[in-house]
Amino acid sequence: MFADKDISKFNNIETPFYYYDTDLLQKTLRSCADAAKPYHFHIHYALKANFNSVLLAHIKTIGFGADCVSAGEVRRAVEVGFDHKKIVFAGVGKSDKEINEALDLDIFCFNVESIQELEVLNDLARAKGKTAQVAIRINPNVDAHTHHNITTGLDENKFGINSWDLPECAEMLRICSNLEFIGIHFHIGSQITNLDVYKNLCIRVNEFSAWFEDRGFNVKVLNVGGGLGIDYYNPDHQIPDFEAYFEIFNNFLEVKPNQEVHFELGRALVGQSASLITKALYIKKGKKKNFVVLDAGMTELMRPALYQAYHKIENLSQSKIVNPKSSIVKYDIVGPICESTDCFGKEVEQPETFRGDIFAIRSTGAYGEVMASKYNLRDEIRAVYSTEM
Ligand SMILES: Cc1ncc(COP(=O)(O)O)c(C=O)c1O
Ligand SMILES: N[C@@H](CCCC[NH3+])C(=O)O
Repeated sequence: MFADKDISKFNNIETPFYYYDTDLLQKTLRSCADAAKPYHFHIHYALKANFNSVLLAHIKTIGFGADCVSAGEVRRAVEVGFDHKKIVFAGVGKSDKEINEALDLDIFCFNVESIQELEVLNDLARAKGKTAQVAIRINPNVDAHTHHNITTGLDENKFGINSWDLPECAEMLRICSNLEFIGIHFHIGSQITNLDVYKNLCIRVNEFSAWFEDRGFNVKVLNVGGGLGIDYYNPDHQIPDFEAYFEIFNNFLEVKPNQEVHFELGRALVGQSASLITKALYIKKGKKKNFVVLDAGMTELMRPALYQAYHKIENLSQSKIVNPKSSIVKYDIVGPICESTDCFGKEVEQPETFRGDIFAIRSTGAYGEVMASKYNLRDEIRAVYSTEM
């Protein structure tokens, strides 16, 4: 929900841009940290959701670690000031160059996703005279009940080591003298809203932890990944229920006194704290359809084109509060890009719209700015922060 003063300020800023509400970000981070504290859970922020340095500075200050998926993200986390001993590095395709860079930065842990990667990491660590700490990313075959494009923990997904390969993995760990096994890692998918899914994950984590312990491995870290979803339909219901989320892990994970539980949350921490602010360029009235053509498109926010993802769209200039007399029209809300999938919503009910109206595409703090592209040689998308306005 935007105040009238925000809307009049938006009118004076060149669109499109991502608008970050840093107060809301702080509240969300604090809520997560407070909910995790009683259980001594460790939180790593998943940079892939948004690596904007201003956001990262807030996240680092709260004391979270960083979950990275490229050397670029590891570097960014270190530059912003995350403690290198709180950085984890996952990814099915870490290149030798990336592994070497992370070894040089002495990160906390490599989440290893294949047996071959164990061998490569061991060789590269040996060449540097180092020992790398590793957690084995296991594919637990747990259905996350989310969009199939963002499910990661099923047998058909490319992520992690499958359960039937664990005996070979254990053998490799014994051979690799420049690796120190510290635990097991999971991540079953993103935008998970059915929390029961996490009970199933906990059961699998308990089984795999026992499997390694039975074979003489000391499982110090249980990393259960991230994936907690946000309510895209109610962007003003802004802070996810971190208490309910952590309570499930507290109730269903069997944690031994020497074990630590780690999380890698992305979307839930940053998703609601941004909106893409964009302007209506043209209104096209057709026989079958009415179109609003915005000055932002799939190049600025890719999620609707990529996953048919829903984002609430609000015409701030004609909202009921601003103009209580406006009539409701159904529009396809599209961008300027030369692709038919460049559409933010079809048949969306909006107040009658005029050229120059300011729109907010809500809940775009996660996987928004960072997934922007230069396709059509578009200008780089800018960011504006509530504290600057
Ligand atoms: C390994 C890993 N950890 C953490 C995350 C963060 O996910 P989310 O933003 O859904 O919390 C992802 C992305 O899905 C991931 O691939
Ligand atoms: N990029 C996705 C989520 C993928 C998470 C990374 N494994 C989204 O926009 O929802």
